[in-house]
Amino acid sequence: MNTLRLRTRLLLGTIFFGVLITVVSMLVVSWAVSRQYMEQASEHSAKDAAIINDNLNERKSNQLIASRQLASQKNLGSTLWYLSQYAHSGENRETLFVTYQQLVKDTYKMGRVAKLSDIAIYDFEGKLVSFAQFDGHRTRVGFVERTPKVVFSVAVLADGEELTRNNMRTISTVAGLSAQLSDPMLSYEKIDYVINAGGLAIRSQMPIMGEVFGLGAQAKQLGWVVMVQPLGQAFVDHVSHLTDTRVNVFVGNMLSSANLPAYQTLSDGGAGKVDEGGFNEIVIGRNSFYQRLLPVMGEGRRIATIAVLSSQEAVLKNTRQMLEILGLIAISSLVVILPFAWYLANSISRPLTLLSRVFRGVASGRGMVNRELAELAGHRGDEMGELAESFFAMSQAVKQKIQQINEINASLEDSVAQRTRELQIANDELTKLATHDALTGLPNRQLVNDRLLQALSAARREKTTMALMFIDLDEFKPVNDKYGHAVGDLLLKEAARRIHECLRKSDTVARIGGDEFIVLLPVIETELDACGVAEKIRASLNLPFYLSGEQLSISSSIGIAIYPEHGLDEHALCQHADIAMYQAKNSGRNAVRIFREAA
Ligand SMILES: Nc1nc2c(ncn2[C@@H]2O[C@H](COP(=O)(O)OP(=O)(O)OP(=O)(O)O)[C@@H](O)[C@H]2O)c(=O)[nH]1
Repeated sequence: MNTLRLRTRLLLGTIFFGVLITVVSMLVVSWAVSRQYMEQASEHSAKDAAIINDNLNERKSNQLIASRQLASQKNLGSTLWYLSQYAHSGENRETLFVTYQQLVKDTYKMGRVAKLSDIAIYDFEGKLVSFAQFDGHRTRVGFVERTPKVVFSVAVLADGEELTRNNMRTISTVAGLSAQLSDPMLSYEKIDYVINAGGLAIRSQMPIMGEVFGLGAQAKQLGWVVMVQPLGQAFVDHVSHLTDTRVNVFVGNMLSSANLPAYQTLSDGGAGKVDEGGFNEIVIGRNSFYQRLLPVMGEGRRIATIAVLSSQEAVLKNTRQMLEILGLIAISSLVVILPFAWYLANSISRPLTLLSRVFRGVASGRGMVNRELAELAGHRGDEMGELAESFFAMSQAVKQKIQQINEINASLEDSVAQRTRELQIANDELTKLATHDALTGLPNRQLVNDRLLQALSAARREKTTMALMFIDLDEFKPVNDKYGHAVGDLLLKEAARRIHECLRKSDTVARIGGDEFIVLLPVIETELDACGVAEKIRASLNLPFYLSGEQLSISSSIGIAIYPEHGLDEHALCQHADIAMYQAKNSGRNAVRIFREAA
């Protein structure tokens, strides 16, 4: 069973839908905003990629220019020719050293200008002649001493330090440099991305052409200039600054230089992400980024990847702000909507509660019409008002009907009571008629029989003695004949009264027909008591009657039967009392006889 009140449900429903709409709109807005920002970020990162590509192309182009400048430098070809001719002879050591010194100076100067890591000069056979390696503020420079066993003369120079015999020493190998070019027969310039010392770099190889003294004016390839420009941390910092992003360079799947080393701490070390390519979102640590990957091709294959990361912080901040604004709008809306919802819920539930109270009142019979209900019906013009009005009208009609029914009920009850009373009287009369004699008003035979039975059962139970008398008036017929039937009636009535007066209240006298009476004495001590009563009756009836101006005299014959002596049941008692009465008649009338068994 739903136990929530209608008002609570309306309020909860409003709050639920308010919150639902807010949450859905926040989700939709944040999705739309992040999508829009992602598109913008994709466009930005495409531009960033273009800036990085431009920077790389510019670096390549500058390196080529620098290579050409060095390769075409005056005397470089002659120097190389000279060195090739005399280096092995061991002659003119001092002149050779000065020549090398000059070559190294030129190389050193160019290398510093072009921000290279390595510059090497090779002769026309592809053999290393001199080199410069730049590492921060220190520079390692040197040349090959062409003794039968190849050794290098090397100096490590601080900024601005001159190359002299004193600061040089000889070593057998130089790290990061190959003493022999792999393809010395090529005669054209070449520039490409390479992996150098574990990092990405641009490597250029430029032929050195020159006219050699004594060989005529024909130009000849005399050697090579090989330059290596590292695309390391300096490059990463530079393009990061240019694009205002975090640029990271992967060689294969390993981070070689980065503006966000945390990149490498991804579970796949960034490798999986690097392989995906294109543009996507990535989470590093607790920060989210947009990522664009640029493949770097070298010698026809992908040798490195440049990853450009732009932070989503601004996007997230803007989205958060947007959501905060939306949240504020939602809360304000709820603040406005809630009182309205409260009002709406009340305007629906209050009349319903009122109606329900009135209905309950009607059902329990406490009252019919409520003052508030009448007010509601009068003041509200909406459906609730109509409902209240209809109920008001209905309750009025019901009230009238109930009044009518109550009145009808009351009158019905009156008539029923009246009829019941009349019926009772009629019943009483009927009963009396059925059990009494119409002329004298004495009990009739039927009633005296009943009393006889009751008296017998009481006598049996109590073991007492009772008497039954049969009384017959003597010579009554002549009275009728002489004075008329009406006088006879009067005499019968007077005789009945006199017999009745001779008895106690507990005794019964009944007229059983004509001039015959029965007297029942339910409790006597001895038969003498009965004889006494009989004598009293006989004497009373002997007294003269004054009827209709006439004086009449009459007598009676009385027979007595005693229980239990003369009979144990009503039949025996009646029969024996009758016999005794006839004995009295037969003895000459006006006598009392108690039943005696015939001898
Ligand atoms: N007036 C009047 N007479 C009645 C009534 N009922 C019976 N009688 C008469 O009462 C008389 C009874 O007569 P009986 O008892 O036979 O004779 P009796 O004259 O009394 O003679 P014994 O009884 O032998 O002394 C009859 O004449 C009946 O007609 C009655 O209600 N009113």
